[in-house]
Amino acid sequence: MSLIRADHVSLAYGRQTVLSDVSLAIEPGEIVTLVGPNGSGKSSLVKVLTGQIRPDAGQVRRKPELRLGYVPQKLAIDQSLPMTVLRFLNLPRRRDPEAIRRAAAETGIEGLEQRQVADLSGGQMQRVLLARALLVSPELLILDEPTQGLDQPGEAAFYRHLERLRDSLGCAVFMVSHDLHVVMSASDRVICLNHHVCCEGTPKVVRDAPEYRALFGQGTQGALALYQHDHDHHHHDHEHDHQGHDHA
Ligand SMILES: Nc1ncnc2c1ncn2[C@@H]1O[C@H](COP(=O)(O)OP(=O)(O)OP(=O)(O)O)[C@@H](O)[C@H]1O
Repeated sequence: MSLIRADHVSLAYGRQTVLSDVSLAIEPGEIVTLVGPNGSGKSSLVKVLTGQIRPDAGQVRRKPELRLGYVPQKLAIDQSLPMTVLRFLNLPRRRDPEAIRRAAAETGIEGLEQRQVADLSGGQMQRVLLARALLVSPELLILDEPTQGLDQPGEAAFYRHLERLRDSLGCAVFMVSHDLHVVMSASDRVICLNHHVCCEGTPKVVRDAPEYRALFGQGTQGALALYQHDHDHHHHDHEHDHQGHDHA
């Protein structure tokens, strides 16, 4: 059973159609990336999937009792308020200290617990947000542009980290990005959105699709080279599994 699926979802803000007949499904354990130009509806689709916005048409179905970890694009709290990392991790409710210790170890933020959230670097903040999402023991992690503000080495490292988490926790990952090539390489499946789903499939299938090339051309190469250079472990072979993926 899919962890989450959207069936024929449409959404408009006033007269502006942002999502048009979008259908997709996320299966257990897979890493799926949503790419698309600025303003193509990626964040809106994430908000529909996480239940923050109701679509005008179509529906979203989740596996019953789905444990969903969400990493937002930006922190929705006032950064000028004094707050330690530890206190932030205990919001909106107090967590088991052992679970916090584990999430901190998994994301490499041990030692930052007493630091002020406002003083963290971009990369540290991303890890703290990820740690908080892991506290629910997610079956599905949804991340909206998780590497915004990171440099290319930071970005490549973050994606590798997500892959390791997927391997160790067995969770599925659905993330939004517009830094194409690097994120695509870390994905089992890529969905290209431009208000509607233009094309989808393995990274290779999407990279070669005329619809994708029309939107992005050749994209950025630098981060990809960096990622491949450092990428020395073996991928699960999901390629074959998803070739004929059925979204009906
Ligand atoms: N709450 C809102 N009210 C009105 N218009 C909105 C709202 N949220 C988003 N939009 C508009 O909807 C369109 C899609 O926005 P969305 O944030 O979903 O795109 P995106 O693909 O995530 O963009 P980006 O890559 O720039 O983050 C944009 O034109 C945006 O201005």
